[in-house]
Amino acid sequence: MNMLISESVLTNRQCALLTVGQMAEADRRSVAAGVSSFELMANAGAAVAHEIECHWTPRPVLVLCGPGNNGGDGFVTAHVLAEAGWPVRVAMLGSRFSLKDEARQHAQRWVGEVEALSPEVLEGAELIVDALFGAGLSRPLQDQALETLAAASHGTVPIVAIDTPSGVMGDSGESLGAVPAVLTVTFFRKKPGHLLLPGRDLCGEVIVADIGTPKAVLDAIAPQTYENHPALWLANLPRATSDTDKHSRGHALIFGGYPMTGAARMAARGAARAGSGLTTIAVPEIAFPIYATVLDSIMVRPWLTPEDFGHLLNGSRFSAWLIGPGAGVDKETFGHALAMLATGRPTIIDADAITAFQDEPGALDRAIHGPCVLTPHESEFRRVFDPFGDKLTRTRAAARRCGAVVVLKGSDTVIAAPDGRAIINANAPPTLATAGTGDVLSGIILGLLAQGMSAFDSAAAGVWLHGAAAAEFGPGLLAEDLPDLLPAVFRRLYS
Ligand SMILES: NC(=O)C1=CN([C@@H]2O[C@H](COP(=O)(O)OP(=O)(O)OC[C@H]3O[C@@H](n4cnc5c(N)ncnc54)[C@H](O)[C@@H]3O)[C@@H](O)[C@H]2O)[C@@H](O)CC1
Ligand SMILES: Nc1ncnc2c1ncn2[C@@H]1O[C@H](COP(=O)(O)OP(=O)(O)O)[C@@H](O)[C@H]1O
Ligand SMILES: [K+]
Repeated sequence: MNMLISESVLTNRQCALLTVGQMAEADRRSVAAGVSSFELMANAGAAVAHEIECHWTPRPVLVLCGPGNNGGDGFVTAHVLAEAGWPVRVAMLGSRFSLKDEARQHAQRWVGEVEALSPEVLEGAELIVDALFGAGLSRPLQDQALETLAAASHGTVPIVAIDTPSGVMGDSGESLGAVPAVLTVTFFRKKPGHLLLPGRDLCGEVIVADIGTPKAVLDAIAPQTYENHPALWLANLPRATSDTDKHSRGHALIFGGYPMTGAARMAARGAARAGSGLTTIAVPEIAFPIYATVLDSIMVRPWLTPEDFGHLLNGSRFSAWLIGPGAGVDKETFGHALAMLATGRPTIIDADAITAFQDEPGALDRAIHGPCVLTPHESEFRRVFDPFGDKLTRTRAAARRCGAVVVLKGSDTVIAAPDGRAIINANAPPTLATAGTGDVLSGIILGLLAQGMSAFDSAAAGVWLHGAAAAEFGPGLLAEDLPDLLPAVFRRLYS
């Protein structure tokens, strides 16, 4: 199956992620719109049972129910599977008589025994349903819940989680004692914790089930967080048309360092493959022969003194610039980055150019006044931004503070805009953990920025294209392979 094509039929509304608070609001608004809590829970449990029936043949199932509504969903699942003829047992943390409202009503429909939760109940189960706690867990798992899940994870019996694996925090993906599920069924929309690590790895396959929540609820909630997907930016992706010439596709300029010359070259190839009409690397004169002998369509422009480089920036030829890959952490890099930012033209500050601000992070904030993207990995981020809080919160706070789009890289890259919007990326394979892939990423984003795409869209599209290119290649990936994989990714996106 062609994943890119089938994925792109999603709409951006379907990519929205809801916080735990927003999901509770969605439930309240659904009830106000006439869909009862009882019905929502019935639909939730039935959706879990349906997914189980799609994934497995009938076998002894053990449903572990908790004291809240997640447990209520578990009782519905148990009931539906039993009605379908599956052998089902239920074990519960606490008493079913302490359940409230719709959870209590649904539990009352379970006529079978309810065993007390303990590791012993796992005996004989060939499928385990984790309905202990949902995305809004308030404290770490302990006692019977912790011990029973831990014992379950030591065996080979598959675990299906309702909403989230119990112990995964829906807003942050942090784990307070969760164990890995093979399948997680959540409702209406994913939560950030389904995509942020370690949550994403603990969830296994994630299915989002419709439980009857009216679509209008999403407009009222106005989510600010999304899962990265072409539906968010494909319409704004620059495309050449019959009246396009190379100049109208933008001119990207990259600061080329010395002696680390490979990084800027890879970034340049990323920018050119992303569609930049012209791509130039500006290099200190001593490095000119090295760059010039290995580049063809990418131009190399030598400069003699830092002042010469400054003059280059004052011309109107360039539509976006990048500094950082192989630039060196020194006063010159600091100065060149400030000079780029002073123009107000689209600028990417990456790698060494981020670290160059470590003694004076405030200078970065003061200098940013045009479209700007910062692309730190975790260590670079910590050198200039506040390290506290989960990845989504930290990235948002950094973007708000400095006024740039911040791309905090990793397996769960977060892209945040100063206005509070944020996107979490989940398509990047671990083969990207190899030297130089970050340089290609900043180059791809540069190529899009140079063509006039907005900073936020360029960053989101760049991160996704980078992940898709790596996935296209598979094992054995080198950073320099990435630019040449982009044409195949574009072809599929546009087909
Ligand atoms: N109408 C709704 O609100 C719907 C809710 N749904 C389900 O409801 C779930 C959310 O329900 P709740 O808000 O009741 O949350 P939970 O089912 O996660 O239960 C929270 C309860 O557990 C207690 N608790 C939290 N951490 C604990 C710990 N470590 N040890 C022991 N007790 C702990 C809390 O004090 C609270 O009483 C969702 O995950 C989803 O499965 C679905 O039924 C769809 C509709
Ligand atoms: N385990 C991983 N899974 C997915 N993507 C990863 C993983 N590790 C790194 N990446 C991605 O690879 C790139 C590495 O960039 P960076 O750390 O700047 O490396 P370099 O400086 O060598 O270019 C980033 O885009 C990052 O998100
Ligand atoms: K759960």
